[in-house]
Amino acid sequence: MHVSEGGVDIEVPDARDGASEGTGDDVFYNPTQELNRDVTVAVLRAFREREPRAESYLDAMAASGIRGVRAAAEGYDVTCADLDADAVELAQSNLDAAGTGGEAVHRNANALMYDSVFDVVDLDPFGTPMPFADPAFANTRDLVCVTATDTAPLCGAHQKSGIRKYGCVPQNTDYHPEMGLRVLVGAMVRTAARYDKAAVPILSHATRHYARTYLELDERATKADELLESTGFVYHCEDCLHREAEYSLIAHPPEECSNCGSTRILEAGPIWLGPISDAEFVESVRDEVTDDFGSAKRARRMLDTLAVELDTPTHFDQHRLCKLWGRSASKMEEFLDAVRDAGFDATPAHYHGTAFKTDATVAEIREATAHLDPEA
Ligand SMILES: C[S@@+](CC[C@H](N)C(=O)[O-])C[C@H]1O[C@@H](n2cnc3c(N)ncnc32)[C@H](O)[C@@H]1O
Ligand SMILES: [Zn+2]
Repeated sequence: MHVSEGGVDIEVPDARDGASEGTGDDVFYNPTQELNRDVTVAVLRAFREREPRAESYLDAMAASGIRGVRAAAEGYDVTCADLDADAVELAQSNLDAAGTGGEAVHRNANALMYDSVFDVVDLDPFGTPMPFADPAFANTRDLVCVTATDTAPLCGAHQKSGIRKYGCVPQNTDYHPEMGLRVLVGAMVRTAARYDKAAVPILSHATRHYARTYLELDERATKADELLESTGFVYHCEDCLHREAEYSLIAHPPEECSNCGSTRILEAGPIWLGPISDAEFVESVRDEVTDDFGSAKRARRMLDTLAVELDTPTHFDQHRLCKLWGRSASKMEEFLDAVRDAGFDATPAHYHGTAFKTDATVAEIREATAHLDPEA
């Protein structure tokens, strides 16, 4: 089947839904990941302005090579790798047909990453990227891009698997996409720290079935130490949804909720508690989204939200709060204005339509918005 994405034409096997990911014998292609790939291209454009020496790009799990071909069309010196010989053949013929240069190699991504140094490495595996994180951080020079599609382990729905994979305790809360993203970024930051490197998340998003983060590398061990200070724990009250973050490598969980006195407190961590994105970089990425992207509208909307999103843990869900308080929900802008009128910061959050961030506590949000449903 012929596919055109972001001005690039490639051949892929017949499209199938993301739900069948990892099954079947065909080389993998998932049309629902177009937003992910479009944002990647915008990041690659913006990143070159930030780090002009970045030239080589490894599409470490290439499948059809769609990422690699798109990166090559941007002028990157591309290597596509895959374990599957059919994928390598397809990726090479797609690179050749595009006339962009670039090579597809039949290699295990881990062996290749230990063998060779790339400026930018893109990890886009089935499920968790953890088996590929060590060589990526040991050897990449500038930027590691990571997709994780194992959202159930990441967000604590499959907690034991999350603990095994990510070396922390994820908890299933009403902010599960953010839990997943912060578990992922925390694990990446700790992995890079093992190589005395700081992996700074400069853009991260959680979108339906995956989490995606772009980590800029800094080879100063002191910077890696600094980043570890932005990891820690979230204590979440299951009864009133109050939550607190503790920036520490050692947990000191409260015995009871400081808002409602409940002892039903979930402890998550250590997870990433620092900024998930660099707002200035997000804006520069947003400016690189072009109309030939199939997801242009969605990508711009998401990046606009991300650029101004209060970047602190963790977001609230207006509908969940209103349900808990026996109130009817309001329009998001009206709700956020009420929180702001009470003197707090409040912004939408990119996770979903009723997600928001604020520096108000759950009790302060409740009081600030009580007048919106006087019947309740
Ligand atoms: C999710 S698909 C990649 C999708 C592709 N990047 C895209 O954007 O359409 C994962 C690919 O990783 C390949 N793979 C799995 N283990 C690998 C390994 N150790 N080294 C290289 N490729 C691997 C699989 O054969 C599969 O083609
Ligand atoms: Zn409580």
